[in-house]
Amino acid sequence: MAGEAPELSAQERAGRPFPVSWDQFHRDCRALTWRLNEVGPFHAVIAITRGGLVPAAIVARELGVRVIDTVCIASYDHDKQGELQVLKGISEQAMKLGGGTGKGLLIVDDLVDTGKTGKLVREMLPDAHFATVYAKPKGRPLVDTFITEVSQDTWIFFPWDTALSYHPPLRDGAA
Ligand SMILES: O=P(O)(O)OC[C@H]1O[C@H](OP(=O)(O)OP(=O)(O)O)[C@H](O)[C@@H]1O
Ligand code: HPA
Ligand SMILES: [Mg+2]
Repeated sequence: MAGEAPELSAQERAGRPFPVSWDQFHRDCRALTWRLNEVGPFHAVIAITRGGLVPAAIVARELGVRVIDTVCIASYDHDKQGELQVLKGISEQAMKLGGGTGKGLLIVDDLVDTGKTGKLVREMLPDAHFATVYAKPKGRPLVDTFITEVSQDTWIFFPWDTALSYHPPLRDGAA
């Protein structure tokens, strides 16, 4: 689109890897909950799947919220973003709890990157509170509460997408 910064290539994005362990992710979700505790109470948590499912479970447990709904959106094929597809919308029951506009609902996702996914969900629930664990600068204005900001050219590797593997010693040319 005219005037917009060009999309970063997969190579450029992978240039700054930010691996997150399960321990770190759990700690960051708990830190997020501390902040959200000041904002709530919330009637329900809306997880943006799939990445939002893990933080939503941890946050809902800490906040004592037992109603959890999903909005299922797909856009990335690994690190390339395509058209956003809404595979499942918000349930009628959750919509009712949020008075039709999302008031008192908490949307949770693992991160905002370009902000396209977050923008789409915000349009569905304009009065909901939107929380993510991580935020990149382009998506940050869309989020109400987050924990860690990383640069736009960082690629976050989540523990559910990665596995431990051998890393060669530095003297053998490892970065
Ligand atoms: O701010 P954006 O540029 O829109 O990107 C952020 C979204 O991308 C990832 O989801 P993805 O579409 O990869 O699906 P997944 O959660 O099933 O992995 C991530 O979990 C966010 O939902
Ligand atoms: O940095 C990222 N990591 C994992 N998934 C993502 N989806 C958009 N950006 C990212
Ligand atoms: Mg996602």
